[in-house]
Amino acid sequence: MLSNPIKDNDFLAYTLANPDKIDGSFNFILSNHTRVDVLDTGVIVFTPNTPSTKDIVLSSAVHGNETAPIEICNQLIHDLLSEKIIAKQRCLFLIGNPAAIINKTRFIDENMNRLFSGAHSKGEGLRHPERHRAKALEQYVADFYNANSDNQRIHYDLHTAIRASKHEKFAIYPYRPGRAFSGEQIMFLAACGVDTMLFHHEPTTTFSYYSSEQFQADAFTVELGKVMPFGQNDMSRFIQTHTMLEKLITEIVLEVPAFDAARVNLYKVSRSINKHFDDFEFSFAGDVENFSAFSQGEVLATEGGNAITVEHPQEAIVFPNANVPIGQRTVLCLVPALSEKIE
Ligand SMILES: O=C(O)CCC(=O)N[C@@H](CCC(=O)O)C(=O)O
Ligand SMILES: [Zn+2]
Repeated sequence: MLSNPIKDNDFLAYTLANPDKIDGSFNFILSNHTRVDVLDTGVIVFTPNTPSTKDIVLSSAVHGNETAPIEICNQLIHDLLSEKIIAKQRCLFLIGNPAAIINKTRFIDENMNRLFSGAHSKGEGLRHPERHRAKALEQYVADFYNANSDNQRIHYDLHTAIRASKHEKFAIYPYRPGRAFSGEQIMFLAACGVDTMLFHHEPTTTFSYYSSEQFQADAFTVELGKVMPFGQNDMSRFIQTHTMLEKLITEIVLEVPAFDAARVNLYKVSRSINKHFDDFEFSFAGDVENFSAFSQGEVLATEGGNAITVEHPQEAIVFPNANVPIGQRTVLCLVPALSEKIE
């Protein structure tokens, strides 16, 4: 058993110094209370030596340029390694795409958040590092959850959005047919400052859908604000999120208020508009904020000589991005969620 070799307890620096792989996995013990396993570059597990009730996955940098979640997770890891805080719950931190962090880009070859649930091996297969990494991340999550079947499984895949949003912090609740949405989770996220929820309407190849569907985890893609380079995040905007994640990790019983629909904004995805032609173009200005609403009949986009119009009395848009490969999502359209089953 090694002593802790992570200099200054800075796991991000350690990861970025070894972006492709580390020289073998290793583990060490923190003062007889926590076992630490470093399994791969950007992959670290904290296991308390007392019984836990939750298995928590916190992933960041599935998109390499989304830096605020990386800073939040690295601070939590630092505080755990330096024993400023002590984990009471099992937790797995994943820094998704170290090479893209170094490159300061969303991805190198392919958007990793379209490669989960086996998509990494479809089509041309495992043809570049992001596909291998998505497959490996799936396995780390599977091993982590399968090691302990009784605990509540939680996965927050932390992101920031490309553009500004009318609701600064929001989460995507993956499609989960036959399973009620969790009011407790919605209120926990609200306590994190994530006061807006989007209920997805179909299976996807995102990381959060993978954990939700394969392991029945309470899994979410969580958008914490607008993307900024390292050094330009106003960390005061993440205090609530950081505080609640720390409580989640360090407390055995975490009280959250009872579900109250009046305290959150609830939307459901009415449709995902995918790209079919190279000339796909939005009709609204490039700086339109997420959650901007359009009225029935208004033209949202054109492609291949066709206009794509608003189908409901109003639809709000989120994540508009025409610069995606054919077949991928260009935008999600949203309507108010009025009748979702929340328990
Ligand atoms: O701001 C944008 O256009 C994209 C932000 C982002 O990375 N969002 C995730 C959402 C994943 C989901 O739908 O659960 C993504 O596009 O991968
Ligand atoms: Zn992202």
